Amino acid sequence: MTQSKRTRLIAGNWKMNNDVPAAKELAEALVEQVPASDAVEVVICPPTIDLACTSHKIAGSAIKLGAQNVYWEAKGAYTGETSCDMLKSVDATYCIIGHSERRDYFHETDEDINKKAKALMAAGITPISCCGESLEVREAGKHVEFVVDQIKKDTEGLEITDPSKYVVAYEPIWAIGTGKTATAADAQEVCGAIRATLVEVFGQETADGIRILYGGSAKPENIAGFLAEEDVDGALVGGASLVAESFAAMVEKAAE
Ligand SMILES: O=C(CO)COP(=O)(O)O
Repeated sequence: MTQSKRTRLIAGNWKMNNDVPAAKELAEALVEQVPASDAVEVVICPPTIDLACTSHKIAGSAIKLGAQNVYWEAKGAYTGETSCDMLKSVDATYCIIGHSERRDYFHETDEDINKKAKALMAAGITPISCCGESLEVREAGKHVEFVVDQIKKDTEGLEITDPSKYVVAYEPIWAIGTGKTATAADAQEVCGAIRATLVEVFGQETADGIRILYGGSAKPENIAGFLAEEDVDGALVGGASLVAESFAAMVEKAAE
C-alpha cells in the first residue's frame, strides 16, 4: 500500500495549556480557520477539563476531539482518573496514550499503555500511542532498537480489525518542545522500523493501514518534509497547535 491510501492525520496536543475560556476561544478560531478536506483528518486534544466545552464548540465541524490520557478501569474509586465511557460522553473519538511526558513524569509503563490501548479500542476510541527515544539512547545509536521494543510491548495482544482505528506517534524526546527537530530522514528511519514491526505483529495488510505520525517541534515550515516520507502519515503537534493560524497552516499543507 502506498502512503496516499492512508488518510493523513494532524493531531494537536494542547498539553497542560488553556483554561476553559481560552479553550473555547481557540476552538472557535480553529473551526473558522482549519480547512476541511477529505485528504486529512484533524484532531485536537485539549486537557480533560476542556473536553466538554471544546466538544460543544467543534460540533458540526470537520475537527475531531481527542483526550490526552485515560484510565483502563470502567468506574469506581480511582481519584483523578477518567474512563473511556466518560470520554465517549463528550464525543471524544481519539486519545493520546504513552506520551513521553507521562512516561517520564508520571511513571507510566509500557504495560499501562498496553492496557489503555485495549480499553480504548474496546470502547471504540482510537488510541494515538506514542513512542520515542531520549537523547542518550539516540547518541548511543540504539534509537531504532529502543522504539521497536516499545512498539512490541505497547501492542502486545492487541487485536486490530480496522487499522485506521489505531495510530502510532513517533516523538523523539530530544525534539519535543526544544525547537530541535529531527530531520525528515531521521523520522523515516524510525517510522519505517515501526511499520516493519507492525508488519511482524499484525501482518502486512493491517500494518499498511496504520497511520504513523511524527511529533517534535513540528511546525508549518517543516511539516511538508516529514509528510513526504513514505512512512510518515501525519503529525502530533504540541506548541504549534496552540496558535490557530499555525495549526490551520499545517492542516493546509497536509491537505495539499
Ligand atoms: O510532544 C509533542 C506533541 O505530543 C510535541 O511537542 P512540540 O510540537 O511542542 O515539540
